[in-house]
Amino acid sequence: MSSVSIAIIGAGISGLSAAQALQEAGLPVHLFDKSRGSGGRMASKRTEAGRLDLGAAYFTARDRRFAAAVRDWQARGWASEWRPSLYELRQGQLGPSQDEQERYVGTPSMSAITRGLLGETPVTFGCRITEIFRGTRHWTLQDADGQSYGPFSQVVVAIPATQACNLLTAAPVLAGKAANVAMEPTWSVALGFSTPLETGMDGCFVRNGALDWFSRDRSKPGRDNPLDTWVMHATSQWSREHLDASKETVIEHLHGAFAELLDCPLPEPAFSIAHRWLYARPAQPHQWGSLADVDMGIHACGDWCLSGRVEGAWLSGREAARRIIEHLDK
Ligand SMILES: Cc1cc2nc3c(=O)[nH]c(=O)nc-3n(C[C@H](O)[C@H](O)[C@H](O)COP(=O)(O)OP(=O)(O)OC[C@H]3O[C@@H](n4cnc5c(N)ncnc54)[C@H](O)[C@@H]3O)c2cc1C
Ligand SMILES: NC(=O)C1=CC=CN([C@@H]2O[C@H](COP(=O)(O)OP(=O)(O)OC[C@H]3O[C@@H](n4cnc5c(N)ncnc54)[C@H](OP(=O)(O)O)[C@@H]3O)[C@@H](O)[C@H]2O)C1
Repeated sequence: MSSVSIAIIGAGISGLSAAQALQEAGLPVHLFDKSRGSGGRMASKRTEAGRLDLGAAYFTARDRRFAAAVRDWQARGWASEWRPSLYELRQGQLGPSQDEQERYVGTPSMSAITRGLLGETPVTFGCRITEIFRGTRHWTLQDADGQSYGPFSQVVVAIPATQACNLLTAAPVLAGKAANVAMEPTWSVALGFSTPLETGMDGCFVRNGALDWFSRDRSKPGRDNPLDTWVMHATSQWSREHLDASKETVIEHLHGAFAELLDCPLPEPAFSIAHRWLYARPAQPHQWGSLADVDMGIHACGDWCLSGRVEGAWLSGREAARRIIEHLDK
């Protein structure tokens, strides 16, 4: 087996899942991420109101391989089951909507899972990769500051489709597939209240107008934020229509929509924050697993290759790793 590392661009759950599987097979990897830390859309933001899950709110595990990984994360203290009191807006009325679905969250915040998976894996943060070149045998990466990294035996592009297509030019078939995947935006807002809201709701599927979903942070295990913080996600349509709105406007609008829905008085929030996810979710899910030109040694993975959720992203990273290992074993 080669001692030259495999480059993985993106330290979200798909890139880290690929990294873990490759390292378990004895293959050296090096991760690159444009952010200051791991997690991507599964990261939590450090704020004056504590760490807040402004991206993925929770995840489910329907695939047995992913369910086994989640059990391992639970045993390591990185994740716990979340049993929210769920509500739903139906025909204009809010009502309880409990179900038997098991849901999980990172503990004490969503970031714990990717921090745990990252462990001691070599990584370069704050590094936006802008180009990938193939020489006669190996790959070289270049970042936005013009710095080069390499050589690498293989490259795994584990970033949202819209961004991935720019890095996949060496493999036009892969670039073409990524270019055809539209990614929808999501505005996310958190509000923090000094006095806990007097409601029995922990999470609510709204899917109406501006609001898609909201949930109460302190109902998740391991949270000890000083304020009663609530995170709300706008619908894709509303987010698209308000893509360039100011954060203040978005907070005001989602705050208003939340206040209208609630079954209790809403005091003025002591804290508020908005985050715009430009590439939040694929418009249509695909069932590709991962994309690859195995002979060239270039792979793409992420939620857009499989289901548009945390589980799909993890499985997609695993699939990219499996195809690399299978090819090297030949
Ligand atoms: C608001 C919101 C709510 C969600 N809710 C849920 C939910 O409740 N349940 C669920 O299962 N899923 C949910 N999701 C989806 C889930 O978060 C994603 O499916 C999953 O986290 C995607 O992981 P990924 O590794 O494919 O991509 P990402 O998490 O996007 O990781 C990609 C990484 O690549 C980095 N990157 C990008 N471009 C470059 C570059 N050029 N160079 C270097 N680094 C780069 C980014 O910084 C990022 O860290 C939600 C997403 C959002 C935005
Ligand atoms: N906002 C974003 O950008 C998002 C990107 C990607 C995913 N997002 C949301 O993640 C949730 C995760 O989906 P999944 O893992 O399949 O979880 P489920 O809880 O099973 O929800 C799926 C889907 O089913 C409906 N639903 C589930 N349980 C209930 C319930 N008790 N009452 C009412 N409705 C329920 C609900 O929507 P439908 O339109 O399918 O009815 C859920 O969305 C998921 O919430 C994504 O939206 C956000």
